[in-house]
Amino acid sequence: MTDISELNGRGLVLIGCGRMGGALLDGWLKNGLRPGAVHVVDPNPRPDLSALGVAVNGALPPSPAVLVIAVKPQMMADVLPRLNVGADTLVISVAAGVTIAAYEAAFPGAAIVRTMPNTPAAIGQGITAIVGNARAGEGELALAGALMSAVGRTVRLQDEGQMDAVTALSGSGPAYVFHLIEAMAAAGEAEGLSPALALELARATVAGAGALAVAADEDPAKLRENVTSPGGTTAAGLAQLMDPETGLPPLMRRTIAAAAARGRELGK
Ligand SMILES: NC(=O)C1=CN([C@@H]2O[C@H](COP(=O)(O)OP(=O)(O)OC[C@H]3O[C@@H](n4cnc5c(N)ncnc54)[C@H](OP(=O)(O)O)[C@@H]3O)[C@@H](O)[C@H]2O)C=CC1
Ligand SMILES: O=C(O)[C@@H]1CCC=N1
Repeated sequence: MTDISELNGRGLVLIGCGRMGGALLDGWLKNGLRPGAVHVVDPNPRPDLSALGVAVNGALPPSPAVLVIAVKPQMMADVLPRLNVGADTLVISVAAGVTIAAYEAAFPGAAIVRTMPNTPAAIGQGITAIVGNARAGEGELALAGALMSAVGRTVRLQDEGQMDAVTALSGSGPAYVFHLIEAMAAAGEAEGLSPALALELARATVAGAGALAVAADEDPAKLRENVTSPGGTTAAGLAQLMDPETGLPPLMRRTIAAAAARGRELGK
C-alpha cells in the first residue's frame, strides 16, 4: 500500500501534534488522508483540529493501520508504556535518538520504522530519512515513505547507525541555515544596512542559492566558483569563510559532531 488515502479505513494515530507532528498531519490531510481517520493525542492540541474533524484525545482505535510517535525523546519513557498497538499496526517514529530497539521493547513483534524529517516539511519541502526493523518489509517501508513523501523527499537508510549523523545534518540543519541568515543579516547591518534591508537580502540570498543548488547541474563547489571573480569581493570573503583553522569547515564539523553526539545520548 503506497497511497495514504488507503489508511482511511483503519486510521492513523498521531501521538504529539507539535511543530513536527503538526507539519506532517497538515501534509497528510492535503494528500488524501481523511480528517475523520486521524486520532491525535496531545495535552494542548491545536485549536483547528476538532473543527477539521480530527479526533482529539478520545478513545484510540485498538488496531490503527499506523501509529506515529512525534513527542520529544525525553517523553518516551512516559508515553510508550501507555500505548497499545495491534499485531499489524505500523509504528513510525520521528524522534531524534530513540532507537528501533527501544520501540521493539515497547511494542514486541511490531513493524517499526524510524524516520528523521525536518521542518521544511511544513511547506512540502522536507527531506526524511527512513529505516525499518526486520519486521518492516517492503510494504511497511513503502507506506512510511508515502506518508513522508507527502511533506517532501525521502531517502532510505540501510543502517540505523547512520541516523544520528542524518539527524545532525538534515534534521537539525534547517536551524543552522536560519542562523546563517541571522548572521549574514547582522553582518550586513554592521556594514551600514538597515535591519530590514539586511534581513531581506540575507533571506532572499539563502533561498535563491538553495534553489539554485538543487536545480543546477553543477555541484556546489562549481556554483561557488561561478560567483568568485579572481581578486574580487567573493574571494576576499571566502578567504575568511574557508580558512582551514577558523572558517566554516571546522566549525561545521564541530557543529554536526556535537548534534550527532547529542542524538546518541538521547538514545541511551
Ligand atoms: N522540530 C524539528 O525540527 C524536528 C523534530 N523532530 C522530532 O519530533 C519530535 C517532536 O518535536 P517537536 O515537534 O519539535 O516538539 P513539539 O514540542 O513542538 O511537539 C511535541 C508535542 O507533543 C506534545 N506532548 C507532550 N507530552 C505528550 C504526551 N504525553 N502525549 C502526547 N503528546 C504529548 C507536546 O505538547 P506540549 O507542548 O503541551 O508539551 C507537543 O505538542 C521530537 O522527538 C523531535 O526529535 C524530528 C525532526 C525535526
Ligand atoms: O533538536 C532536536 O532534537 C530535533 C531533532 C532534529 C531537529 N530537532
